[in-house]
Amino acid sequence: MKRVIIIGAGEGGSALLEVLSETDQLEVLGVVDKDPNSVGKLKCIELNIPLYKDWHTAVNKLAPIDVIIEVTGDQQVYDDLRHYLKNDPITVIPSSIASIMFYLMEEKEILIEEVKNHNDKMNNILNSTHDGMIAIDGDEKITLINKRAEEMTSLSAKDVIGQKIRDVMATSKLPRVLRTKTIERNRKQTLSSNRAIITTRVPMFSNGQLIGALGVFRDITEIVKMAEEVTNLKSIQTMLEAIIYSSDDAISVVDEKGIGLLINPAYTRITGLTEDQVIGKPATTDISEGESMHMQVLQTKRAVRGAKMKVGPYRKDVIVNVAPVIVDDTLKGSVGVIHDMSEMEELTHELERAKQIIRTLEAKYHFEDIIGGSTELTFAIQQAKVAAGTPASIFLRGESGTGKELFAHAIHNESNRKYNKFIRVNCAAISETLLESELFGYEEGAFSGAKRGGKKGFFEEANNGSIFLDEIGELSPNMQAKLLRVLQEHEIVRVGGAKPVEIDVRVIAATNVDMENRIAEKEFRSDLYYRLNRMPIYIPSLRERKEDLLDLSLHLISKLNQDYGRNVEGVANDALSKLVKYDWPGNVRELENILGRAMIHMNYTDKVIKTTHLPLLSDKEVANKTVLPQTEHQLTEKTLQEMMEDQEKKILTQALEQNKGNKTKTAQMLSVSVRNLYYKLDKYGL
Ligand SMILES: Nc1ncnc2c1ncn2[C@@H]1O[C@H](COP(=O)(O)OP(=O)(O)OP(=O)(O)O)[C@@H](O)[C@H]1O
Repeated sequence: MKRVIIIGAGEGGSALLEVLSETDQLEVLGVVDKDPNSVGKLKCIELNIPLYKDWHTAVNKLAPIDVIIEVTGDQQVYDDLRHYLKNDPITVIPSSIASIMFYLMEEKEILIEEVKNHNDKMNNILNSTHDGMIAIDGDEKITLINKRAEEMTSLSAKDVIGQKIRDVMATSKLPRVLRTKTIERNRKQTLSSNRAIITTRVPMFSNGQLIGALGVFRDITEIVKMAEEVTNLKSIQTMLEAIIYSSDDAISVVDEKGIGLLINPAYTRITGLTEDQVIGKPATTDISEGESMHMQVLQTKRAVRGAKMKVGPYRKDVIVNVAPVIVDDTLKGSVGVIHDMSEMEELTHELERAKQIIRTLEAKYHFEDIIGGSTELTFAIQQAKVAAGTPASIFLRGESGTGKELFAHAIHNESNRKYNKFIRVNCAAISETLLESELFGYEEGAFSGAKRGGKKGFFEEANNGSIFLDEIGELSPNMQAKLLRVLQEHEIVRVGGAKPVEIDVRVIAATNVDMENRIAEKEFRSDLYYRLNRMPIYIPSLRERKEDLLDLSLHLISKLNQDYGRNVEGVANDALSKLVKYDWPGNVRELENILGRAMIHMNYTDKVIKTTHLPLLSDKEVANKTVLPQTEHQLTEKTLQEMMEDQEKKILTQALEQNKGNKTKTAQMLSVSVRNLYYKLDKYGL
């Protein structure tokens, strides 16, 4: 008698126990099931067979054992048994009922007898198995077809029992087994309904006589499909993992209880917390200030967006978006995406700076930004509007600070070149060599020594747009010749290059010096002057249009309010009279400086600029004489530095007047560089 253990005391195990307990070929020593209240428990009690919770105990207690029949249907249990018992002479039979039958048939040829004796019970087993079974007798007539086989072949037992198998299943290989009398194991086959099956066919003997053949087959269509799905799932999983791991946003996932499951490298970078510190730990672990959004989401099952908090040991400012993970209506956990705010703030800051740079590069003013209704200014604006509509070069003339650059912007923006570049070049502020390469660009290798790649100049950059050449009176003779060529030929030659490059750029030139005088002194080419002066526009000085002072002041105050974060509303009447009396050698720029200074001196409660806020402006003479403190209040307010600056401004004003506004000469006279002179003029609003 073979000593047997059955593992699994469910329906299958229980039925098997009943059948086997009645044979005298096998002795069932015990049954194993991790669930002590399984279905087979009563059968075990009835047959007085012990029920064990794990098979290790059963094997140890019941040794020696010949056969273990595993009917849990759990592949893992079968694999474990095979693994642990590989050195023992114990036969392990996997869950399939069919396998048990093979074993019994092959070993003992007892099946048929048993089937005869226990027809009903055996039928129950045969019909409850997942495997399809068809048996034929020695005449190839069907003797058995179980429920599963009926389903798979769409044949009905009552129609086919007693029929020749080839008549109902033309492709059946069972007749071949009758002939060869050999077992065919695990043959792949396709049924007519496109089902993929695996079949094992065995010849059946009784008392050594061939009495028929049995085919047992399993539908593997679903397994194949599942295998495909698993493969798909695997690639999706790999893809998701790649996405999560490469994301720059920190990601953390917790389970339904709020226990950490997964984080990505960005999470560690932002919070400073590693996997060891987070995985398996409560969701609150990473929070240094604020509430856990994971916990909130798990409680409410609703997503949270844009919650601010501080995380990790560095108390990083972050914004989090958290969403629940719900699978088939069951909450499985939540996923959080954390954005580093400090990075965002840095980027916003950089963006602001970039925008500011762009603003200074583009032409920002339009004609509406030119304030003043005086006849002189209105005339200049009309001229400029007309000029804007033509392709001609424009020559803006007027004292420093009158608004020439403002006009140049407005002209560009009014013209059909407005969507292209506007480039401003101060011809006096850069050295001649630099100016040349800045204006015309250079070819690779044009500069000996350091290796530099070729570069476009401003003329090429401004192609189809406008170039504003400020302080054109300061151009060197060499540069004057080159500019004349650009205006005549509409082409430039890069420094170090030979090939001319065609360009289409409108030139808007400007100067505050007496050009005619410079021509007379042979400092400026008359041919260039005539080319530029085809469309001259004279911008009036502020002293010629004092009626614009109030409007201009109000405009400049609102601009300064924005710069200084103030809320000044206007100018008191007496202060305005003071402004009107003044001569304004530095024009609108000087007005802007004086108002800006007044606003700095004002208390936060002051809403209008009063005379006391304009200490440097008593009357026209004040600008040209040494400024002396007028009151005790002013005496304590003025520092030595400020008094020295007043003196410097006075000297600069006088020197400029003496040189009729010619900055090169003024710089020479005062023994300072032209660049330094520009810096100082700008500082004092001259
Ligand atoms: N009519 C005006 N309306 C509003 N603002 C003005 C006006 N005229 C000049 N401004 C302002 O005065 C300042 C000086 O103007 P701008 O730089 O255009 O003068 P400019 O004649 O080009 O001076 P420079 O000859 O020294 O280069 C700028 O801030 C400008 O916005």
